[in-house]
Amino acid sequence: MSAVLRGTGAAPGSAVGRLVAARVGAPAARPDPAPPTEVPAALDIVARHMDDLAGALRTRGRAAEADIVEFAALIARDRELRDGVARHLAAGLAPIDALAEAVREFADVVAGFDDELLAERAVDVRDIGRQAEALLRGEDPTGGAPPGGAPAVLVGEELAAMDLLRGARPAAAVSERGGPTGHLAIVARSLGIPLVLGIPVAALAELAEDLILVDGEAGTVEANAGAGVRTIPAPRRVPGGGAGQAITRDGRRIRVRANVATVTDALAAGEAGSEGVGLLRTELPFLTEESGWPDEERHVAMLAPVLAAVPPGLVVVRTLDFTGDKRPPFLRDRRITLPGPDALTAQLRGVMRAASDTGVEVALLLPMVDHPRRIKHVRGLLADACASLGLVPPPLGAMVELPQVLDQVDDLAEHADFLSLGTNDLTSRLLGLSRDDPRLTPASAAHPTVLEAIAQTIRAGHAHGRAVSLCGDAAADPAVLPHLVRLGCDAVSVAPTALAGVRAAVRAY
Ligand SMILES: C=C(OP(=O)(O)O)C(=O)O
Repeated sequence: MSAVLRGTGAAPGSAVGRLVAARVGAPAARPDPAPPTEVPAALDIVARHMDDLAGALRTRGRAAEADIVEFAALIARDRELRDGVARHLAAGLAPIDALAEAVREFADVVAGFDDELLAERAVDVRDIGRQAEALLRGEDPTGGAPPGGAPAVLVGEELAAMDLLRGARPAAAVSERGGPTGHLAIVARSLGIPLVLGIPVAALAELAEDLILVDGEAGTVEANAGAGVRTIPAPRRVPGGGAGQAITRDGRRIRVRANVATVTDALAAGEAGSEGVGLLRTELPFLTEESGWPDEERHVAMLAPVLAAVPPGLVVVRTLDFTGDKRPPFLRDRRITLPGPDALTAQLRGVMRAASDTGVEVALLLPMVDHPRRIKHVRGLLADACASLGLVPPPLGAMVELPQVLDQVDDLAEHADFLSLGTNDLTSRLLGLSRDDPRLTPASAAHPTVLEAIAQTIRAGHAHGRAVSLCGDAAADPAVLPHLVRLGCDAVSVAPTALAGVRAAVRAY
């Protein structure tokens, strides 16, 4: 008999495999001849594993994932965490207990950051703690392999993005905790690993012997999948989702573009038939930056390979957005995380040079715009940067993702060349839910408060003849997309894996 458990689908696709618990302290396959007995030594080993993993990911062209792992290595080396361990050891706790206490305290500090997205990194702190603890116990920190050589369905109470990156790639993943807009889900979608959230580990434990079918779209986990006729489904072809323009039945063209950050994403966007790029996130290569704002040469070096790989069409390049959990070490204790005029000019010049070198038509997009005067100010910087390079300034757009800008959205539309709704942040802020909160899903953007903000932005944009796009994950959600089309959204951008589905839905509207 087959049992079906229902959770929340957070990364599409489906796969069959056997359950493998992440980080439960499986006995080490080859016991280390000298397992660490001291906490700092265990943390050092974890940090070195992370360094190796990040290096391997970078060699495979997975820069965004490498950045996440490098950030985790920084957590393992963090002074505050280690000082906490020393304090608890000095107070007489045993090493494993001192580690657990220090991790709990450090994770609480991180979880309490005002910035809700940065608070998400508490997951990574706890993950580092679990790995170090496994090492201290002489266990394998990555968990074991599935029995019988079957593909692995990785399960855990609180999986971290890194669980998908280290060791063999799992066929699917199931996490009791975590939200569809958190890092775990973003990495799962980027790697094409089906992910279901919100299923209690205790319920899964009873299915340990079974073959499990994970459906990341339906949000279900089905036991005894091997008993029936099920096989691992082939990659899904979306009927009606083929490349080409997406035009509704009543003749409206909605541009459907990809969100990209890396060369791999850019190539995937091309394969999936994207019309250019709707959002190019530039901050990911700099997430481990310790020394300060990147200079112009580094911007050119990081951006040019991505631009060389994008599909034909306009590419919307967003300037550095180090808010939330995307905060590099050099900004760690600062409240203001947007670049000042010099740092911004370095990026504007870098983007324009990379675009000119690769012959790509770009538009620039400013994140976290809190007032129309930000656009006026940056337009001046952009004009100067372009004049000094002998180039024509590109269009300059504003992200609408901060609720406070909604009061000024008419003025904003007057001064920006286009508007882009960042519903990941906008929905989180309007509904008062952290981006890591399981209750916050892409479908949350269908909440009346968010829909009204979207409608207001589209009205303001159109009143000034500006195109309004939407680049949050909500655009790929079947509960939200029809609203966007109905409200007159001109363009949407989504993960490359979601392009075909979105085109099909627009064509069916
Ligand atoms: C696209 C967005 O930005 P981020 O890179 O923070 O997900 C958003 O907030 O919707």
